[in-house]
Amino acid sequence: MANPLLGVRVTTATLREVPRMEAAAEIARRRARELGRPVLVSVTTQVGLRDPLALFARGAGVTHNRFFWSVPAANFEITGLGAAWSFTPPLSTDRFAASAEAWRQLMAEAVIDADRDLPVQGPLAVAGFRFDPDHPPSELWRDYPHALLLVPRLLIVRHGDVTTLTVNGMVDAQSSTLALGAAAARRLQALIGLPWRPNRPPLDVQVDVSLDPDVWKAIVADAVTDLRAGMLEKVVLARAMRLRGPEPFDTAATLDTLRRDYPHTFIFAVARGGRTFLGASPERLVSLRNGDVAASALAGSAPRGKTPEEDAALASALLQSEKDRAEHAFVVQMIRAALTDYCDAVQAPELPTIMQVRNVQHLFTPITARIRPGYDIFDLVQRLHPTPAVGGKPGPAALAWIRAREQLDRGWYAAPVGWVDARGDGEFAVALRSALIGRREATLFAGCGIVAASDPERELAETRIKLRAMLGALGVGDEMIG
Ligand SMILES: C=C(O[C@@H]1C=C(C(=O)O)C=C[C@H]1O)C(=O)O
Ligand SMILES: [Mg+2]
Repeated sequence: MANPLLGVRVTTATLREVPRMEAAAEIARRRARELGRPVLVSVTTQVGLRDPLALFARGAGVTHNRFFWSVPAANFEITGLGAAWSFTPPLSTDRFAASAEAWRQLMAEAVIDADRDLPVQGPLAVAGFRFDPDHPPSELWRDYPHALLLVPRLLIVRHGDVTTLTVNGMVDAQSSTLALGAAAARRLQALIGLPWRPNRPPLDVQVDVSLDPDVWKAIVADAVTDLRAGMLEKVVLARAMRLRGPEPFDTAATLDTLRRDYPHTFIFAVARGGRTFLGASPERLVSLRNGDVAASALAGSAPRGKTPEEDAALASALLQSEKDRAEHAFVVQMIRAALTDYCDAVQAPELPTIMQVRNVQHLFTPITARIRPGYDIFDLVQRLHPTPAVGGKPGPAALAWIRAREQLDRGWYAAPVGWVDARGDGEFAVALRSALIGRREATLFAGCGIVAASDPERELAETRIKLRAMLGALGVGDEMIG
């Protein structure tokens, strides 16, 4: 029965779990005393909550650290609020190996009280990375470090009809274990009480400053010259577009639109400081579940048709386009080779198929494998990032070209973003079709795979198509795209 004071089942359930939290925290306190360092305590309980996005929205006034993840096709959503623990390795280290090690140690010492059958195990960590740790960071991305692992204080995971709430906290030898459960219940009570109705996007958003499209085309033309000279085989070049709104952008409403209009993408949001990096990426970098690895090659693009006939004609032209098939093949080859280093049974179909989302269609090749013992998801991310879908070929030369010529701090754009759980299972998307949103301004990103056969004008048009997803969700019509 609903607690009349709190009026919401989730909070009643949480209150009932307070003794469980206190018991777990007491074990953690003893462990912390023995180890001489704080220990993570994490308690998961089922709750009757339907929409994790509502808690993401309501959390805005409560914490600067918020995370949202939605895979509509898998009926799977996560909201994370606050930060119980976070980790950024020193710049000089291998950021993926250091993250793996920090996560392994935190999990080895953690006190976890969760049902083993739940789809996601206990205290997952949100994970994000800069595209290029060697590119000097700009002010825009100041709150998005080269690597970040973060365990939210409150975690809401919905898989189908089952929703769980996980309360996480760091406990040291002096912690009052009584405080932990009660504080979590209080925090939730406050969140549940706040209303949320998505705002419609503002109508007169201004396209503010962005790199002059002619300058961008000139950079693409230079790349084509170098590609034709054989210095590179492929390089992915991106550009940014700045928007200014008459009133603050509503990031939760934007996510709500994206999950409705782009059900076959990975919808993500990482809010830090006063900004939110969010997007709807059609591209999975890698997922790991019970040893099963899934990756995807996505490269080669065409617009959607206005009629079913035009749509099918564009799809079949894309399947036959030598230029797009070349862009795509580099990605398949590289992912196959990367996975072969750490996996068995690497499998991919011979030929790409078409993946369609609302604004664009792509050549798509799914790749599966079995991870070998001794490797983890961070190994896979390190080996895969950046694929030639966002970097190029050869990888190091393409990265150097991008760093020297692109005139853009990509920040977390085109980089791995996702989560890892206590078992080491997890999922990473390539953070494409994305924007970094401040209060009244937003910076949108889109790029294209440039190959020897590329035409700068057509590549510019391709970035416009890719920008459309975020522009639409932010309330900007096609006619305003410069
Ligand atoms: C770089 C982006 O997308 C990548 C480039 C593609 C292409 O050039 O055809 C297609 C999908 C992605 O691999 C982006 O969306 O910003
Ligand atoms: Mg392309």
